[in-house]
Amino acid sequence: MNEQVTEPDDDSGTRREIRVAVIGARGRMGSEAVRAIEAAEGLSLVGAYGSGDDLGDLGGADVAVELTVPDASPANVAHCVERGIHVVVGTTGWDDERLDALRRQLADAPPAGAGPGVGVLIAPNFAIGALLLMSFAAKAAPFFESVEVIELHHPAKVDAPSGTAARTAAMIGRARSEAGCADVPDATTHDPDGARGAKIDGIPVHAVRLRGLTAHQEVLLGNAGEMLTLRHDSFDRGSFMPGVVAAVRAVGDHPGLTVGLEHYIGL
Ligand SMILES: NC(=O)C1=CN([C@@H]2O[C@H](COP(=O)(O)OP(=O)(O)OC[C@H]3O[C@@H](n4cnc5c(N)ncnc54)[C@H](OP(=O)(O)O)[C@@H]3O)[C@@H](O)[C@H]2O)C=CC1
Ligand SMILES: O=C(O)C1=N[C@H](C(=O)O)C[C@H](O)C1
Repeated sequence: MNEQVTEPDDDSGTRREIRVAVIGARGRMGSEAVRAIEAAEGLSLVGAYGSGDDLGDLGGADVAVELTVPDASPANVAHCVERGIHVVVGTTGWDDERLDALRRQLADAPPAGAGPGVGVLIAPNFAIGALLLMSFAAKAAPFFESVEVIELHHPAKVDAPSGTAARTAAMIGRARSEAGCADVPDATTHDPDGARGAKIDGIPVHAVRLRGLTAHQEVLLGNAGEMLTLRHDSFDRGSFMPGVVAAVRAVGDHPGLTVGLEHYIGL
């Protein structure tokens, strides 16, 4: 995750700093990202934007880090892509429809500078432990009859279920379908209040909002007579920053759309 990739500046082999702008810079994640980028070798912060700000050319940024709200994120990303600026997106709410629209835009986008094309990373979670949890869950899921996802977050979070939980359930659902697994067993016929949670690709997903929490997730896997629990805890938003910095360094080398930071780090 700490591999440094800076962009060649000229034929002499000199490497120049990657210019980075943060969109959503006054938020919980954005303010942490500003500090991480300022502290990172090879990166320089050239812009910090909040709601109501004109993004313009993002201060001449090579890469924008987008950490806002689901309703604002697609337009911010489209603005960057139009200008040939690579984007690292941590904001959640990117459903299939939004991803398809972005894919179409990227296919039509002109190459950024002399590079191969604009790169966009949609990263539902930047924490290495969360990426490993998702991977372990997908690997384990075909070996169990029952699988449920529980995400637990601070009560200021506006979206539910979390982007991480939605992606975890999708990865589990795909792994189970490829392995030919049956649906998870569930005799419920009466659930007027939705107590069995959301169903994402057939996997129940439950959301808890609790004062004192930051970002946490459990995957429960059950067979007759046994249970496997996978759990990840982000106690602090600092846990996301090595992933943000690694993504900023790598996004220019990954033209087109990538969903999931795991694809940049060989997971
Ligand atoms: N991928 C990951 O690992 C992680 C992702 N997240 C996700 O990141 C996103 C942000 O989370 P968090 O920082 O907690 O949220 P906050 O509510 O703290 O911050 C959101 C920020 O977005 C800004 N904003 C809203 N609309 C716009 C707009 N149109 N243009 C520019 N800025 C805008 C707000 O600006 P202002 O203050 O100026 O009004 C606010 O500061 C969420 O989707 C969350 O799920 C969170 C943690 C980790
Ligand atoms: O809003 C948050 O806090 C988080 N959002 C992301 C998500 O929805 O998955 C990542 C992490 O869970 C923290």
